[in-house]
Amino acid sequence: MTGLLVVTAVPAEADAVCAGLTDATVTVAPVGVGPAVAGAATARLLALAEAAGRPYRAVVSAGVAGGFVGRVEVGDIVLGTASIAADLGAESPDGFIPVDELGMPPALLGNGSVVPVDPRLLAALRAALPSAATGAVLTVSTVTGTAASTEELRRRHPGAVAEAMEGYGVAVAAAQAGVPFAELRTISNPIGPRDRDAWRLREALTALTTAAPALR
Ligand SMILES: O=C(O)c1cccc(C(=O)CC[C@H]2O[C@@H](n3cnc4c(=O)[nH]cnc43)[C@H](O)[C@@H]2O)c1
Repeated sequence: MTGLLVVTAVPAEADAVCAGLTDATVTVAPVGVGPAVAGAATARLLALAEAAGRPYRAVVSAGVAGGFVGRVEVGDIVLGTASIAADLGAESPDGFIPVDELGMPPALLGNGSVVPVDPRLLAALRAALPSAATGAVLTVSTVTGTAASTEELRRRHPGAVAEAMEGYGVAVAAAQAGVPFAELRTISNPIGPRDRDAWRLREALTALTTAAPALR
């Protein structure tokens, strides 16, 4: 059994995690942006380790994220309680319908749109990061960038604290491999009308380094 696998979207996030790690058995891999590429890459890394006889004992999706204003602040550390595919479903004149409510046979839904994190892994991370905010982390393929879509997500997900683009894909890969999963994010920007100049990447990457010793 090898250690923990931490997957990030971009190399800058992986570097920030590595800068704070205290456990040499942790592997950090930047796997790309979005749930599809992150899920596929994570599945491959898990399968390769399993085939080599050194399976990972857990997977953490880590990186920066947008935060819901009033629920978290820029620079905060967030521990996900679940990863939710917030845009997986169908639009209708009456609003968005999650994939779980489209009437598909359950066998075709896989994990559905909500994948809870592993409770023991979350408890260990919470113990190591007692000041971290906790709540659901949404996974989106399109960064939210209007007031209307922000309000819609807030309404549909009152328990969500952040949105990012990989967690759900990584969670599905972990679930299908039977490996515990968690999501660790630091807030780089408020979710809302697009303003790239308001992103505080340096602050969020520093917070990622601060949080990294919890990954052990
Ligand atoms: O340009 C850089 O130096 C740089 C350094 C670190 C990260 C980046 C990114 O572009 C990160 C993309 C990554 O961030 C997540 N993210 C952050 N904010 C949001 C958001 O408001 N909505 C959705 N996703 C967000 C996401 O997981 C991206 O993959 C650049």
